Amino acid sequence: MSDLLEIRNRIDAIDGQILDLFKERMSCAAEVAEYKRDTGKPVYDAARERDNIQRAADRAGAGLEHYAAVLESLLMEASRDAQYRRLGKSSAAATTVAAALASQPPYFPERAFVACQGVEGAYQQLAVDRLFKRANIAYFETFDAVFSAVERGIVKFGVLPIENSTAGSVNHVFDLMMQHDFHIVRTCRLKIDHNLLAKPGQRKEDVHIIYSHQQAISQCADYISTFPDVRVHVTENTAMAARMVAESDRDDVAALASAACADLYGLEVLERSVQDLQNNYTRFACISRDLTIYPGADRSTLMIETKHEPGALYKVLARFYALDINLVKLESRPIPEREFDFMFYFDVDCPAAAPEFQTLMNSLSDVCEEFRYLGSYTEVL
Ligand SMILES: C=C(O[C@@H]1C=C(C(=O)O)C=C[C@H]1O)C(=O)O
Repeated sequence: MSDLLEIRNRIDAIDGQILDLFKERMSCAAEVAEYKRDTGKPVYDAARERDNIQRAADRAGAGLEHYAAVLESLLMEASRDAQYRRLGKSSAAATTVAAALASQPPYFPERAFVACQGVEGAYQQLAVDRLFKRANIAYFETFDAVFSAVERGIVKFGVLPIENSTAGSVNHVFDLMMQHDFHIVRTCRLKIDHNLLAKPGQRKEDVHIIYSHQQAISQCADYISTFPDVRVHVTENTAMAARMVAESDRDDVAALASAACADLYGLEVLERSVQDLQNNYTRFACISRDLTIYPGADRSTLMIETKHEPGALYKVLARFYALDINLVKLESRPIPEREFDFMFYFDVDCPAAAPEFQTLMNSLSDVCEEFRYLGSYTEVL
């Protein structure tokens, strides 16, 4: 058996040779970049890359072809990245981001006209109060109507829930994102405490119907299962549930909603903080029609459609990895009327003004079918 140290010495020598060749390859890429600058040829050449991968796999032979193909892709990824940097080429998305950064307002507005779904006392309203010092709120019945009000310029901002730490993403909102034109300008995280609310004098033992929004019902599933005989009614939002209880002439109904709703609708809190996990947070997005990047924006959201083939998502993730950009959320939603094609939503942790973000914006289109930049923002905790 060979001595481990001796084998490792051989590996080190091979790595040295590979690195010298890598540097040589990269300087060829720099020459290619200059040729492309003169001729206006695009950096990415899909046919050439396909041939290179095929050749590498064939040459590596049985058992190694997959590794060789991945290695060749990584080499070309690095070479493309260096070419983009050298040429300082700006894609439409990178130009949009640069223009938004150049016309950055000094601060996020304190007052605004804001759309949200539901009625007074809904968690969205609490989120609006967290995001703005003084907001005039226009309530709409559906999330779709909030998107439309922003898109049509009826209001400057809209506030929508996007994910909960217990129940997961608000799928309906993610699905609507595909249908509307908007930008995310800020997000906030709110601790959510659900309470069992009923009319004054009502006893918990007599409750047979519980009204609430689907998300609150999911977040209180264990609690609801402790009621021996109860029916659950889904409502548009938690504040509507509280209002239905207040307006009901039955004496066996209760709602799961915020404590603020108890005061608003003249109800009593029968039990406080009944969510299954005490650490229950919801993230809300503040959207606007125009792209504005406010100071301090260090997160961005991208909508990406990949090819329906092996490794498609991997190639996108490799871009983030190559640029040392951390992902804070990845969500996938089926694209309507397409069989098993998915839209991916990425939240990345990277200042909008950082050079690596510019490089990302310049090179993403090489690795996906389509992408849409939804904005860069700060998350308010
Ligand atoms: C270097 C080139 O640019 C890109 C990178 C490639 C590579 O590193 O081999 C191949 C094709 C292009 O997408 C080239 O066009 O040859």
